[in-house]
Amino acid sequence: TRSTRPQRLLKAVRKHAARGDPQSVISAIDHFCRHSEWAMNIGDEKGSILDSVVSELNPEKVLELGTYCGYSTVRIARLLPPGARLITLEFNAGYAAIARQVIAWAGLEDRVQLVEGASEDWIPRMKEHFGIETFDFVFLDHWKDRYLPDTKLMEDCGLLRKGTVLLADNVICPGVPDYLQYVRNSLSYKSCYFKSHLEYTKAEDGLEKSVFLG
Ligand SMILES: O=C(NC/C=C/[C@H]1O[C@@H](n2ccc(=O)cc2)[C@H](O)[C@@H]1O)c1cc([N+](=O)[O-])cc(O)c1O
Ligand SMILES: [Mg+2]
Repeated sequence: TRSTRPQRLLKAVRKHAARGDPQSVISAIDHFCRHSEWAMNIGDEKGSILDSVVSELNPEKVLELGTYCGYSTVRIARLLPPGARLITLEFNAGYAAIARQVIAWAGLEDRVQLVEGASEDWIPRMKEHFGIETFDFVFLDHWKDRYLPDTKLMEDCGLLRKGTVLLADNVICPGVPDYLQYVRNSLSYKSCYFKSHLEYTKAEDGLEKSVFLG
């Protein structure tokens, strides 16, 4: 049977990227998505904004919602100090299997914990299962109708602290209107928009950075 797009993406990583070299993994995926097959990775343009937010914050505890093939997982983990930890939640077993191999090819498996399952099931278990008190940084890039409920769930579970940064992908395309309205109007967040483009296209998209005020 025909391979899947994530399987073909992994094949391109193995062919063109050097083991243990995260930047070459990132470049190989971007090249594959520009010249072979579009895929819903954050991409190089929005990825540079993600890099700058992570570098400025220097987070110890990171949560990523939506691993997909592990592109943004690699982008974030490559910038973390060795003691830091990134937990990434992936619902689709096929995607998770590919992502594990992409993360391993980049040599970042020591800083990354990929957990298979639904965010709504795992967010309430972060404290007792992973010994996490609060997260310093959360990257939202999963199902767009889950951004808002999962943000409220993280608040309710006490996983956000004064200064925790949420960064949300796709706030224009495909769009997350309910989430945007919430973080931009809630007195518990200071929010700002980073205008960019939908990965590998000329369409507008952007990232919303929201700091939890406690
Ligand atoms: O739809 C988009 N993303 C949905 C991503 C969903 C990912 O999150 C996982 N998940 C993990 C945990 C869960 O609880 C639920 C899902 C899913 O298994 C999938 O791997 C999207 C679409 C476009 N687009 O141009 O159409 C562009 C983008 O950048 C996008 O991110
Ligand atoms: Mg996205």
